[in-house]
Amino acid sequence: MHSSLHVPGSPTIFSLILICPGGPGSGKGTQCEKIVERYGFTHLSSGDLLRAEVSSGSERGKQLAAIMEKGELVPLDTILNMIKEAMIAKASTSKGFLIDGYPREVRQGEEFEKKIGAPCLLLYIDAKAETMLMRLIKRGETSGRSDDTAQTIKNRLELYYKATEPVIAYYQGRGIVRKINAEGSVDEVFSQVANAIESLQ
Ligand SMILES: Nc1ncnc2c1ncn2[C@@H]1O[C@H](COP(=O)(O)OP(=O)(O)O)[C@@H](O)[C@H]1O
Ligand SMILES: Nc1ncnc2c1ncn2[C@H]1C[C@H](O)[C@@H](COP(=O)(O)OP(=O)(O)O)O1
Ligand SMILES: [Mg+2]
Repeated sequence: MHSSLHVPGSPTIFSLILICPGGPGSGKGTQCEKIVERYGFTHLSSGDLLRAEVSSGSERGKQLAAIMEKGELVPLDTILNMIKEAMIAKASTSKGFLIDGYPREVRQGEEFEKKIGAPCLLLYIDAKAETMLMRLIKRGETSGRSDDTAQTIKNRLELYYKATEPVIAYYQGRGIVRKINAEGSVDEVFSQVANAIESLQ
């Protein structure tokens, strides 16, 4: 496995960084849980960090909740700083970071590299729009998430195709993107994920 990666000029040294972009409902969180189980990476979900801030009842949390329930992106600096603080807090004991749900637009990717470091693998969890829609509606039955409602799901899918899918092209040229077909069962998807991670060794 890679030794610690240091991007020149980045303020701190982190061990390897894997990022896991994909549409809403593609299965990022589900796959990340299985990756943590098998490889012990530190999983940081941008959405979970935001929801923790919302449930803290802070003023900032209230503002974030209003944005998220519309399916819009929260301010770049907010989510980037939350991820950076979480990484620094875990840097000394982490085997490597698995960043879930970030970047969601190209400039987030650019800022991440300026302020944190360069990813070494991009696990692009790719599912069809109708599959994501179906999974989100089903998740909405139990998640209690204010952004798993029909209108917000529609907004989030539109935003994904407009802002997030271009992120894949941004990294494509570096040969670090592994496209994972997320249409099958959880285990079928995970076997592709495991192959991609083991190709790093
Ligand atoms: N391969 C899969 N097949 C069927 N359902 C899945 C699969 N992966 C995830 N799900 C379900 O779809 C919903 C979205 O999965 P989740 O991991 O939360 O995706 P994301 O984090 O990308 O939004 C969840 O209810 C999850 O249980
Ligand atoms: N990188 C990011 N930039 C801006 N907003 C983000 C973000 N990551 C998450 N959010 C906000 C907008 C998302 O619709 C919401 C939920 O994110 P999430 O939990 O990653 O969604 P999902 O797991 O359904 O893909 O939080
Ligand atoms: Mg998720």
